[in-house]
Amino acid sequence: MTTPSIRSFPGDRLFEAASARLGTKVAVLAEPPAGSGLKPVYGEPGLPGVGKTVEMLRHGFIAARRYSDRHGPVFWTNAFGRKIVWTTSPEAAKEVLTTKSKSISQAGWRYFIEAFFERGLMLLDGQEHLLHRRIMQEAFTRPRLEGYTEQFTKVIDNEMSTWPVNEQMLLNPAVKDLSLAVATVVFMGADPHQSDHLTRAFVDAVRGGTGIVRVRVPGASWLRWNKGLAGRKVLEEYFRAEIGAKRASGGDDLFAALCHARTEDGEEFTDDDVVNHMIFLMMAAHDTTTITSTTIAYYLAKYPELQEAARAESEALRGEPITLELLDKLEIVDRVFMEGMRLVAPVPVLGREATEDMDICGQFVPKGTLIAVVSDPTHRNESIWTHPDDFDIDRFVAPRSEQKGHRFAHIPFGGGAHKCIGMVFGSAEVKAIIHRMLLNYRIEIPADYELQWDYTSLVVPVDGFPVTLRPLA
Ligand code: HEM
Repeated sequence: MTTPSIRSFPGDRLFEAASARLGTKVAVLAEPPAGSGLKPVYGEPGLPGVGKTVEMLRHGFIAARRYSDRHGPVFWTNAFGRKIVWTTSPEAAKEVLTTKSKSISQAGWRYFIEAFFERGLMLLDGQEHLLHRRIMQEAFTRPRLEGYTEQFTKVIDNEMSTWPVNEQMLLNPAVKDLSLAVATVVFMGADPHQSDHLTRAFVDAVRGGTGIVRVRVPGASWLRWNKGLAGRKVLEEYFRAEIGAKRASGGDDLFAALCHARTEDGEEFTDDDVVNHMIFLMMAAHDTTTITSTTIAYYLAKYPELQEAARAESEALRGEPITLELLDKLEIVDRVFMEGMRLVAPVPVLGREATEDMDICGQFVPKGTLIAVVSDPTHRNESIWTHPDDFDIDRFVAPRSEQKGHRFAHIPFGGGAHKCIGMVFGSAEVKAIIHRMLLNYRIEIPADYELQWDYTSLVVPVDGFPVTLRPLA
């Protein structure tokens, strides 16, 4: 018997039928101020109490597309205990992500994950965010990135050598473990064989944010929320205990880089900043790279000819050390990477909050509304992408270059002031994993296999993505 979850619980069909009928009367989020010339945002409140939470969790961007078809690319529903405005077009994404006014803040993210990732870079606003980002940039310079690449290549080789061959294995959990090992070595500068407690603490902290009970319940140590808080505490204690030594000795891991990051004007992080940023960075890097690697491996397995073509590119570079320059030469892998993230955005929703009355594309959004920029409908916008639901890596090649149809047409790494600071790092890690897989194995799946994604907390394959790896001579 499967454990009940939001994806599958007793009576779920009945619940969905009720939710499709109740709370669907079209309503205005708020009347625009008289004389403003703004239009209202239309939407549906959903069921009393829960709003559209269950539907959004169960059907993710497909539900967002459905509402978008009914109410336009800026619509609203109740969900997660708040009124939420959802945006589904590149134009709306651009307005929300690049607004320079003080009317939008990261409180949309803080609402969901602050308890475990307080004062992480993505949760900061305005001038403070700019300052912290400027300092953190010092940990992502080209020489630093080359150093990280050298380190994670070793971790990838070690981890991959333990993967079973010629039998079915679950690729997603294997890549997740690999990415945890990368976090331990390259981020924390710790020994992966003596860090089980840190890995567990980190996993608990990440899972904490997806708990349904969202407060600490005394005595309930098994509760996701409580475990998450306990995990955060373990990580804080670890980083605090190590920080003095890191500041004194340096090193080429990310922890050392943050300890020594200093702008030209002499700005640097306090100990508290380093602890908070490290915990957030590990979270930001971990599931995103896991999901993206799984997605690419899936499409390469699904299209064996494409896999062979990608392998030929990797073979031409066999024996050469993995560097950023080498990874840039993997042109087919790069296009599969772009197309994979278009179809399966690892961060499907970007959270914001209106901190004062504002508008999105001329529609009135009152202060206090949560804003969710949903990437997938933008990535499948028919005015930009031809046959948007098809997997087609040639769409990125001139003269088609469909990604250039709008600056915010392809936003797997976000855009504007909070655009992913780890984009080069994450892309390099994923491509290094795929390069090594292509050189070591033929990735096989049954011809009729279709990967199903679960969007209820983070994006994960429902079945862990079973594959068979055939070793290459
Ligand atoms: C394929 C891998 C990755 C994807 C798809 C991804 C995606 C994203 C997205 C969409 C955002 C913007 C969120 C928003 O605007 O609300 C973001 C921000 C961020 N990412 Fe990534 N990320 C990836 C890998 C990484 C890695 C490897 C790191 C660290 C080494 C990282 C660190 C961050 C940080 C610190 C932010 C916040 C930036 C800021 O607020 O200024 N990410 N990421």
